[in-house]
Amino acid sequence: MSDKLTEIMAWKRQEIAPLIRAVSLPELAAFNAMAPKPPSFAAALRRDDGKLAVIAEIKRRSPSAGAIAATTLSATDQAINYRTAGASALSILTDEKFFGGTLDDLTGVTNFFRQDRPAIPCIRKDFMVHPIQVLQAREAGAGAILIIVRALNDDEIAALFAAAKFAGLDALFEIHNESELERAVKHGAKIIGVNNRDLAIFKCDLGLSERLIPLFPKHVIAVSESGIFTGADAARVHAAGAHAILCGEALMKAPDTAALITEFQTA
Ligand SMILES: O=P(O)(O)OC[C@@H](O)[C@@H](O)c1c[nH]c2ccccc12
Repeated sequence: MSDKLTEIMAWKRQEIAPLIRAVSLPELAAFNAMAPKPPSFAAALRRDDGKLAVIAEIKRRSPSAGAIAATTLSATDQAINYRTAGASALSILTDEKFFGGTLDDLTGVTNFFRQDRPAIPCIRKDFMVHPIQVLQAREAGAGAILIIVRALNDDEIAALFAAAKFAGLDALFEIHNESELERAVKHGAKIIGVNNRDLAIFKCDLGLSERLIPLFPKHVIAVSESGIFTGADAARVHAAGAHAILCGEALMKAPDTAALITEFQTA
């Protein structure tokens, strides 16, 4: 199949099929009321000092980059490294087949930081299709989920976003063109990320953030995702209006994580 996103989504629907059951909004609200409250993902992305917030991603491999880190890498060790280095939030890939992550990675990280104040918010990075995955994310201690607009129809988006709200989670709407931006805004998205990487063909272009972020409604938190490697890259998307960047590969491979995060924040 030539379109990688279509291939991944087909697999994801198959992977979660055995888990699917009706998940009602009251069930999610009840779980939210009794579970420990995750730190706010949205709040972490808007810095008072106007600097870029860095969402640091834990990603062992990807279809576009191949192997990025050892399969044995401890997600919790990497999360500690990111946090010490000044990351505002974490993105934890929980897709195993294509990205080498697990839900246990997320649970391990959030459990570790629960002992520690202030905690750092985590987004469950996966291909969400059904509210059961939202419940899993909340159980694993996430503060947010990802909604890839391109991969979902409007009913699926509405169901996922409602599930997230009732579960006490924020949602990052991922877009890569004007019509997806319009759809995200119609759904009432409060956090929108431009994926600079075209998930169908894996080409990266920071020009996409420069084109789309200036079109965001003013109240929306703007994130620029993927393909950010240097302070100069971060400066481009910051100038376009990004509040935050989502960075994986460069941070996973950085010999000095703190130096690179500082470079991003001061860009
Ligand atoms: O490693 P990069 O180029 O810094 O990219 C991070 C992140 O944006 C990317 O991993 C990503 C963006 N959207 C996704 C959706 C699913 C899986 C992964 C992603």
